[in-house]
Amino acid sequence: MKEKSWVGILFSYTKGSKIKLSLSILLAIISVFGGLLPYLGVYHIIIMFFAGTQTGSKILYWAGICLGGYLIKILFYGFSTVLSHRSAYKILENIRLAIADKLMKVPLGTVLNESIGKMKNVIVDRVETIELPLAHLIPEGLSSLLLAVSVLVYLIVVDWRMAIAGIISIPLAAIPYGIVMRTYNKKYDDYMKASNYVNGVIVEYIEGIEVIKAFNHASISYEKFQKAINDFKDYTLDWFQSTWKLMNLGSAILPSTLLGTLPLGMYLYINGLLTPADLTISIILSLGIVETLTKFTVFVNDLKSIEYALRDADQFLNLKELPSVRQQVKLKNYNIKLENVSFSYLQDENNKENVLTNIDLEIPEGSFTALVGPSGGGKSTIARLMARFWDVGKGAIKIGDTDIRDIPLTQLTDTVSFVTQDNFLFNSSLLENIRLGNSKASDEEVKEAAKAACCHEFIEELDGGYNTLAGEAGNKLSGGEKQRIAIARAILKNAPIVMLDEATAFTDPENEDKIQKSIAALTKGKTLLVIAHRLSTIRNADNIVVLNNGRIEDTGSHEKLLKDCKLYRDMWQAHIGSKAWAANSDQNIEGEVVSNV
Ligand SMILES: Nc1ncnc2c1ncn2[C@@H]1O[C@H](COP(=O)(O)OP(=O)(O)OP(=O)(O)O)[C@@H](O)[C@H]1O
Repeated sequence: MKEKSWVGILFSYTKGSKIKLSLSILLAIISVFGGLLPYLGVYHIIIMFFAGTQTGSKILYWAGICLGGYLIKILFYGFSTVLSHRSAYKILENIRLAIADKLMKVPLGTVLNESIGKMKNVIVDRVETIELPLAHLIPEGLSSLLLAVSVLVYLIVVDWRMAIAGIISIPLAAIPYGIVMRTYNKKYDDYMKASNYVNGVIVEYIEGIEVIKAFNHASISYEKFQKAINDFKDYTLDWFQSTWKLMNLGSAILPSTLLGTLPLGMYLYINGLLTPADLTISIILSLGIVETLTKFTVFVNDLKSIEYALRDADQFLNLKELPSVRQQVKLKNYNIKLENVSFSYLQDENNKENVLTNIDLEIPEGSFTALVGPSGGGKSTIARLMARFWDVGKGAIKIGDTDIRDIPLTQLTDTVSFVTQDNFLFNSSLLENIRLGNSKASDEEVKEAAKAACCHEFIEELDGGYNTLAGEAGNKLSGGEKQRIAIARAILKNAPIVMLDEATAFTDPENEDKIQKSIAALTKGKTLLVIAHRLSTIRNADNIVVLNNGRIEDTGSHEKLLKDCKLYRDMWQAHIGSKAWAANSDQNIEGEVVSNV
């Protein structure tokens, strides 16, 4: 497929800023023409002096033109800059929103496979690098280029020979610049890779700091961190050292326009081929060309950084979306059916290992189904497929006889609540964190949900109560309390289907009791699927599904499975054993038996 040009990518995100952007360009052009007026004024004043026709009023008139032109240049340039900054920020906003929107539409696996460092680097830092160069490129870059061309045309009109002499330094300067530019793309590419790598290492270092400290790996991790930063510094310095001589040579040659215009101008003047007025204005104009062109060379680097930022952003913007329909569907009921479902996380046709194979399962509306089985058997994968974090590889998942691929993603999200073990809290108040379940809920409704999820008491005990920021509260909340907040969110959402990845970590009896109460409040009258890690919590399930190696080994009630399914029986024995062990430990410690098997 033909690669999209970066200018094309840029313009596809100008929605809402097209008028401002066009106006900014128009104002920049007017500013350029304003900038030409002083040259015209000076030209006429010189001619008048040489011809001896100067009068006070004529001089004042042309001086007024010079001043007016200069004011136009400054004012219109200012307006153009304001508009170009606004347009640039709007473009940034559009790109960031488009990436965020895209991340919601691609399979979760695609997002999880990207490093957080890279995503943060692209969405925050790389996109930000577009703003300043873009905002300045429009008025400054455009006007520099236009002014140089206009002055050249003007100079050709005055004397074409002087025009050639005036730009002779450009091809000469192009030689050293050209040598640098030959390797520029490759160097810039390597520079960006090194920059992305450093970003990734920094984010990894900060994210993993808890593990680094816990395992006393501070020095090893710090060395990796330090090495990445040093390598990046060395690379940047090497690149600078390999180019600065040629770049400086180019920068020295480019403005040396007098080397051409002065001897030629003198020669033409002495031979009567150029008037003194034309000689003077030609020299002024030729200095004007190189000055503006020198300004433009600064933008070459800026253009490159815009190009790379857009290409990076475009990688995310081109991620393949989960196909989705828009039209809401009327679901007959909330029965869930998995029909011959197979799935692999690997998309490579030649390297596909099924995580789920030929799964047939029915979960009637209002029933309580539990998924149990050895670790890695595919329990969480089934739940993720039902929430459509990924699409099934083969077969279909249906809700109320409708394939979930034919239900709009937003409707599916409203229909299914998925409470995972990873209870992410946003750094807003706890009130707002719970309100995520239903943005329209009143404060009272949020508190009711919190009460039902057994969170109300501990939230009230926090200094800021419900207004405590989750970031501040985060350190004070236990894992079980965080899970109850997530359950409160789901209670507020009130979706007819609830999937719950039961927490393994928070097994102290008091917490377990509260979590069970909150789950009971969440799941009343709902179609419930629990990924169970502790069999005691699901022995009353209507149907228990034993998953092993991605296949259904058996299904049925607790009693039936104890009788018919060896794997389940073994798991139950192991579970009772561990409970007895825990009870004995408690007995040893506290002198009483705690048994809630
Ligand atoms: N994002 C992923 N990419 C690739 N493979 C994955 C991914 N998530 C899970 N797997 C693999 O899929 C298989 C099933 O994982 P899954 O999490 O569904 O099992 P599980 O029964 O829920 O396990 P556990 O009880 O330990 O949570 C495992 O072999 C796991 O390594």
